[in-house]
Amino acid sequence: MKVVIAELNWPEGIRLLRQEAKVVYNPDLWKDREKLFSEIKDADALIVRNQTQVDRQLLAHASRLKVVGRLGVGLDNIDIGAAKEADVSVVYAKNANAISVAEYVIAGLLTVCRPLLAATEAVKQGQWNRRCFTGSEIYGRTLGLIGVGEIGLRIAVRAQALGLKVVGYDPFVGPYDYPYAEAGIKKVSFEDVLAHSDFISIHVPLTPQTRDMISHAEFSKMKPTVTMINTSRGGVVDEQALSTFLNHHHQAFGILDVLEQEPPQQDHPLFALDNVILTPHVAGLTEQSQERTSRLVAEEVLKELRGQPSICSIR
Ligand SMILES: NC(=O)c1ccc[n+]([C@@H]2O[C@H](COP(=O)([O-])OP(=O)(O)OC[C@H]3O[C@@H](n4cnc5c(N)ncnc54)[C@H](O)[C@@H]3O)[C@@H](O)[C@H]2O)c1
Ligand SMILES: O=C(O)[C@H](O)CS(=O)(=O)O
Repeated sequence: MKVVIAELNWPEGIRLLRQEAKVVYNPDLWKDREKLFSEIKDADALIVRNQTQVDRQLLAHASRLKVVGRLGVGLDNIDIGAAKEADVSVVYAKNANAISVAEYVIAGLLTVCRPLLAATEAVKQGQWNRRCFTGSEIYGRTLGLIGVGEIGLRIAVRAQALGLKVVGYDPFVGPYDYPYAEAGIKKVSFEDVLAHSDFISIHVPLTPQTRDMISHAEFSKMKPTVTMINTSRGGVVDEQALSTFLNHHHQAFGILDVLEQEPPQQDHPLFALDNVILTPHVAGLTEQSQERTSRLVAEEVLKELRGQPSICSIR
């Protein structure tokens, strides 16, 4: 059996795969489509992260392929319909990085309310300005979740421990499903999340329905002091509309882990703003989540290759 890994992976999964298959691991392979096509022509499995476009063209070059392993959760780089037609199953790392994203979101909220690093810089520069660094509590304020799946649920549990009220909008989760009934998230409308939240955190997949879900009209309904966190996908938030909103509302804040174009151009309008935090798509990236992801995807890909049922397979 041959397994091709075309993007960054952690050692544990590679070790497991090597026990049963010939493994080609090249974390930069996704950058060279022709080389990738040549490598997968006799592959039984292909393992990718979020850069490799698994589309009809790619699948046409992989006649032996049985399974695509996705080292993460978002499936927007994989044409699931084309994979089904080609009889290729897709396994992904369901829930493997949800805790890491949840911790990132909590860290983001606390960073905006208590800017410790900026205060440290000021102290090192000889300032001792206690008034300038008077923070605000997150206790008692409202966190609105858009998308209440694996990540949203884990954020809610942590946020409530810190005294936040949590409201959520997700039309695909019923009012008696776990997130609302037992995790204490109040189910509200999309409009209510926008209008009443002090913090808004977005956790939907990128689909034709969620593209530009947050644009000028949605920003106009938010509080002028809102902090909006996007760790989902760049295309879900209209970045031009966000830049305009942040430019006009200096007490609002944007925390963005994902952008439409990654990496962005240096002249991106968000770069000129002070009320923004930008990170390079690392919300889900911790040593723990990646070891978990690497192991889970390797185990599930091997199950698919052996003809055993996988716990996180789409076919
Ligand atoms: N930045 C990162 O490192 C990172 C890490 C993990 C996941 N992600 C992104 O976050 C997304 C969510 O991850 P997850 O593990 O919570 O996935 P999930 O599938 O468990 O949850 C997604 C939720 O979004 C809901 N949803 C779908 N369409 C919606 C819509 N139009 N309106 C409201 N809700 C909608 C679904 O019902 C589901 O409950 C992923 O698809 C991925 O793109 C990013
Ligand atoms: O979708 C995810 O799981 C994340 O965005 C992280 S990664 O897998 O795309 O790197």
